[in-house]
Amino acid sequence: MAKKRRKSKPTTSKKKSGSLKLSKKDKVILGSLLIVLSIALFFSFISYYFTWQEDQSLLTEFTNRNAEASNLLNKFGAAVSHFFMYQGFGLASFVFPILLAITGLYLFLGLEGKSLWNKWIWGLIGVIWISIALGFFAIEQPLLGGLIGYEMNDFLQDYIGKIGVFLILIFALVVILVRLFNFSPEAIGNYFRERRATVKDEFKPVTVTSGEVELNLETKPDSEVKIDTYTHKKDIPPLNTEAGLDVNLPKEEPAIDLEVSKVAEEKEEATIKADKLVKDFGEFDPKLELGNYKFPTLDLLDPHGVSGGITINQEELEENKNRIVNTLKNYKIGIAQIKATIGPTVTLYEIVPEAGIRISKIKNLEDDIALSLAALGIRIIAPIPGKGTIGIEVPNKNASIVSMRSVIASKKFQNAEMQLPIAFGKTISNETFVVDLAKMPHLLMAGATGQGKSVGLNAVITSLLYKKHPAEIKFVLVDPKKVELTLFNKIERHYLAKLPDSDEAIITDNTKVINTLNSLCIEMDNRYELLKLAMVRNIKEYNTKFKARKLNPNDGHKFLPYIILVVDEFADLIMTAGKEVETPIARLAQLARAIGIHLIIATQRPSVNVITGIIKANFPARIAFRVTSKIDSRTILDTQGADQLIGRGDMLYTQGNDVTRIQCAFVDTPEVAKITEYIGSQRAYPSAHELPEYVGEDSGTSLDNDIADRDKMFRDAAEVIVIAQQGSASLIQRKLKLGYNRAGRIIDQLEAAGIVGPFEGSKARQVLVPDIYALDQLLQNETK
Ligand SMILES: Nc1ncnc2c1ncn2[C@@H]1O[C@H](COP(=O)(O)OP(=O)(O)OP(=O)(O)O)[C@@H](O)[C@H]1O
Repeated sequence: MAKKRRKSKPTTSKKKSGSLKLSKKDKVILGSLLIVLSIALFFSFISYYFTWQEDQSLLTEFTNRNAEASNLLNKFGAAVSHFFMYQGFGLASFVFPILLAITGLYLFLGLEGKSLWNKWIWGLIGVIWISIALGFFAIEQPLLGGLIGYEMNDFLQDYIGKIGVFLILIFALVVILVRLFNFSPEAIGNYFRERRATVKDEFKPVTVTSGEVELNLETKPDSEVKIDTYTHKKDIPPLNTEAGLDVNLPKEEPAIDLEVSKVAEEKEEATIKADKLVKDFGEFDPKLELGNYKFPTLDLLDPHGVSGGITINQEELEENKNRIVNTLKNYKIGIAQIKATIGPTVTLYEIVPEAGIRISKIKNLEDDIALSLAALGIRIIAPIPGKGTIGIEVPNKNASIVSMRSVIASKKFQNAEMQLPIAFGKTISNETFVVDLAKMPHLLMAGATGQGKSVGLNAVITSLLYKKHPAEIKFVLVDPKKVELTLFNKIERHYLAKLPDSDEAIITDNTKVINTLNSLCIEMDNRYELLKLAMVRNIKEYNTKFKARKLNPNDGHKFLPYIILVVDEFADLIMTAGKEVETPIARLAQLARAIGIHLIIATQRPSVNVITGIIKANFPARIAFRVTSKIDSRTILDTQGADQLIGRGDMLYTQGNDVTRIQCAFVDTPEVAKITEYIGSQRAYPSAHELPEYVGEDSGTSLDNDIADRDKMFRDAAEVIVIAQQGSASLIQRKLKLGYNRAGRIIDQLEAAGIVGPFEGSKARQVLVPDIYALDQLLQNETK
């Protein structure tokens, strides 16, 4: 602030000194006029000093052409000089031509007139001081102090006497010296000390003793050596010319040095420029365009009747404890200690078995124990990772809802220093579970229908909406079910990204998904290119550099928001589009983490042909809601357990090894509606964030019609399709007993051959060949 204020001063003085607003040409003309005038004044003043008495009588005859003055500038010189020197300030008047000359030079050379104003003020102060001082000392000489000097002295002396005037003059001189020349007692002291030192040095040789002479002698051979090497160098050229190869080497080195120093210089220049920009305009603020954007408030979320914490049912705890102890006793497993941790939906009983009991024994009895406890959703963790204990999770009779409001309001979420914080819910020990999506870096969510997947997705999106400004994050929403994510339509121009030609930001059509995924791949490649140019490794560093104005927008640099791709029903996609979807998804998943594209994929069909090996390998962070079989649980988590969950948002989260049981935060549709309404009613960007355009190969078909590459069953499949007049992959699968992927490939080949029409979403493809005869004809024609 202080800096700014100091800065603003010169601009105002600039305004004053340059308030004439002259063009460059005018300035040159006016500047020369002032210089000429100052020269004229100077000569007339000098001349006046010698001719003033002769010319005095002529002063009244200014208009008389015949009258001639002795002044070098004739009557003009005599009159002006009389005015300045005699009636004005005496010798001090010489300051005026000097000031005029300086002003003239400033204008002539087009210099910044910052200090000109100061010069005039100090010049005029000087004029008054000199004129009074000269008037004081040479009262008899009217030309020294001028009439003003004389009158001022007279006036002052009437009141304060001669000594008073003298003291005032001395004081004024001190003021002038201190203010104008920054005189200070220390400066004067230093000056004299330096002078004394130099004088001492100068006198040293005279007082030299024998020892000092020796020193002097020592320096002599040194200087001789220097001369020696120099003369030796002169001998080098003939040697170099003999060995021609040697000559090139030293020539190259300085060239490299130069380049390096050039690059370093350029870099330095760029940093200086960036620093200056930051100094002048501050750091780049991506949020500025929507500077007034207000984050959704907590009261938009429902507390869901939870007043705080979990109610402990002592009876239930005792009952469960006894059952566990008795059951284990039946299997001859003694317990040394038992501890309960009450979570929102389940209570964890942590057991320390008696010495000598093998954990594997308990593990083998897992199912029997669960059966004996006769409760749904019992999960046995033997042993609890990192502890030597065994955990038995038993569902609470009255599960309490974990409201989204409580997790958003939690300190852990509010203070989370993460790039993309997500508050999933609460762990079994009732702690809010917050993770960074940027670190995951992609998330797979699976679970049987109705177990809380959609609520989980909403919780993820809501978390991000509560933490991230529209400038920082963009969602690409894919919703083949067409109903789950529609609410987010309202925040299209704030938070959504879409393809340039699409009307709807939320993608419900599977063909468009392929284009969007490929467009995201292009965006990924573009971003990598930008990162390379900026010489940074990830989006965080890139954006930091961009904010510090070290990246020039003219070179294509821009602030990069995180892009989150959310696919609500992945199974639907992969079933219909197969490889076309799997390949870009896998590519994005493999490469997109560094450039800020993160994928969240949800599916209610956790089978191996949906969650394929490639997908699994690239989605280390996975969430399983309740599933119906152990196999499904393994497909999602690589371990069982999800089949023992109780549903309603009870979930298992893994990001590698450990599996954490979490009660997902509950956010209901009306709450999401309120949040989107709140955001949507605020000022937005003109349109949704635009993704790069993707033009499908050969206007959308990337199909290969190479006969040699066709599947062996191609002909059989074509017949099946034509006979049934139904272009569906599942029909081929069933009739020919083929796998899904192979059937999908055959359908693609049939399309390329013109036997079936293009993909039409959930409907079966149109069959373009009416009967077997026509099919024969078509295939024969192909081979010709
Ligand atoms: N975290 C939760 N806390 C409490 N209840 C929940 C939670 N999540 C889901 N539920 C309950 O389960 C119901 C079904 O949830 P949701 O719609 O998310 O299931 P889904 O898995 O998405 O189903 P589908 O796959 O059919 O869309 C919700 O209406 C709600 O009553």
